[in-house]
Amino acid sequence: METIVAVKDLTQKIGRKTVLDGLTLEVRAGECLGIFGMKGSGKTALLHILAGIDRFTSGKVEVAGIDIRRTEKFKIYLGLVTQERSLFQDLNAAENLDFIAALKNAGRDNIDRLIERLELGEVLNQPVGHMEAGPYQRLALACALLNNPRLLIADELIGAIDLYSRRIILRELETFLAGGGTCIWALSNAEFMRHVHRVGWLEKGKITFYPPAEALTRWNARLQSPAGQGGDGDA
Ligand SMILES: Nc1ncnc2c1ncn2[C@@H]1O[C@H](COP(=O)(O)OP(=O)(O)OP(=O)(O)O)[C@@H](O)[C@H]1O
Repeated sequence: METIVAVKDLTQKIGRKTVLDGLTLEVRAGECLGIFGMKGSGKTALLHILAGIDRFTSGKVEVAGIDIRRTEKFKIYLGLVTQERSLFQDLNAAENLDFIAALKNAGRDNIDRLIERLELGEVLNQPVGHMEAGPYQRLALACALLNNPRLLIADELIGAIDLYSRRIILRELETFLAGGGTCIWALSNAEFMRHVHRVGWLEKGKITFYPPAEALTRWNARLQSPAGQGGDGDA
């Protein structure tokens, strides 16, 4: 399978702190990589670099074979779901879809397909600022997929949302991956590790890869150790 993301020796310093310390990773077409780590471990920092939002201190990052420091053209292959609510809060759901579709050069058929698949028909007239978390996340994913991206970057895709929305989002993610899409998903809830193919565990600036079952076992063992923290699966 084609390599969609290739990161080599990536270092990110913010102020005096080394947030990412020489990360190397590859993600292939059809793969979903979960990025797991405690609060402040650098999940968002990594995702923002991959999405071309933040610059980085050193290293090399390629997305779809494009060196992201050379050109912004890789962004046409991206879909992004951010951790914070970053759709247009004063527009309703339909207006967000229409406007973002225009920016992404996506056609009406794509909008209609995503409304149907993410079951957004009943919330189209709702102002985004007043939407429940579940429908909001479904809308955010629909907007991210409007351009048929090759790489979906998602920060906390299904945390703290209703189970119905969670199921719809996971179903859509499965379809996306089965069609050759690639996903990098930042998780702070270990419970969601079972939905990814591989876990990249960020800690002290380094990344270690585990099969999901092993990452979960390690996390549970840590919770049970005297120095363990949390207790509900959240890092
Ligand atoms: N603008 C900034 N100025 C200073 N430090 C920052 C800034 N942005 C991020 N950091 C620091 O970088 C580190 C990584 O933050 P990041 O948000 O990537 O972590 P995270 O794993 O996504 O955390 P969370 O689970 O809380 O979202 C943290 O120690 C944070 O304090």
